[in-house]
Amino acid sequence: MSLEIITENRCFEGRQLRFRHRAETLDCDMHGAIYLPPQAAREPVPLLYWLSGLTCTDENFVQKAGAQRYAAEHGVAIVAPDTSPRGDDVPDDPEGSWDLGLGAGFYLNASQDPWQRHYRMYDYITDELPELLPEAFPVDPERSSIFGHSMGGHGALVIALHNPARYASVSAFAPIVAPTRCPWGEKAFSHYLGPDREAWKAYDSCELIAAGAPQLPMLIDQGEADNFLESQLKTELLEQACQENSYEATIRRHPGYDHSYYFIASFVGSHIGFHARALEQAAG
Ligand SMILES: N[C@@H](CCC(=O)N[C@@H](CS)C(=O)NCC(=O)O)C(=O)O
Repeated sequence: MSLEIITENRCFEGRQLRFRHRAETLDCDMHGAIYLPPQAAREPVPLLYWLSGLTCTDENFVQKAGAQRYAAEHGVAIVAPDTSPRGDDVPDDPEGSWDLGLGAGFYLNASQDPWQRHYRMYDYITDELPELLPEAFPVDPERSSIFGHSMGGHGALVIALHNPARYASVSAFAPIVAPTRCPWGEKAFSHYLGPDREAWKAYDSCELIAAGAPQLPMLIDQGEADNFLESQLKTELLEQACQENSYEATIRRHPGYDHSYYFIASFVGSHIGFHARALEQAAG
């Protein structure tokens, strides 16, 4: 199955599209969403990847963040992939929890059974989509940036830190900054990557910064009324890693904001402006 557009809605003079395709890296059919700003009708535009959090599909961000207005203003496309492989033959957590399996791919390549056949979200985001999307849409793969929320914030940071030449900038809302040191990450990594904690470090932003990851423009927003801040997100560990390794990042804490899309909608314009400026400078 080649890429097929299944819905289209006009939005801020651009096009909000939902598509499906056969994902070779994940060995399953996948849905995704892409917003094309009005500028894309004339020429290829820069591409911003959005990675969503636990329990999300490609639809949460598109419907709740209000990002299209800012993408149209700055002339950037935004692609929102799903958060895990999908389908009847894709394994899920046998206990049915929402933080492992379907909707919880953690943007890594699993090395353990039964996960390793389908759970290859790292390759899907870094290899398959960058090849597929410019074939199907007027987007310029040479001008890309990446952002995300919670588990998707972790994914965006890890992917950008591993590939600093491929993304002009990275930003995150309430990211899981140290998955090797929080219950969500420890549970997922022990299933997907096995018991060897050394192997986990490749998917931990704080570890990558401590290991000397090259600098790229980085913006983090964190709500102080976020229920997950102390137990799972641990923003202070990223602040510490950046300080200890002289890594420049703008990390903003916002009193009163929680973990929800109300928080994301409040600052998404600022993130898209940040990426648009970095993409312009990188092109420039
Ligand atoms: N289902 C979880 C919450 C999971 C959650 O907050 N997911 C975030 C990402 S980590 C999200 O974006 N949820 C979807 C939404 O708000 O539309 C719970 O019951 O506490």
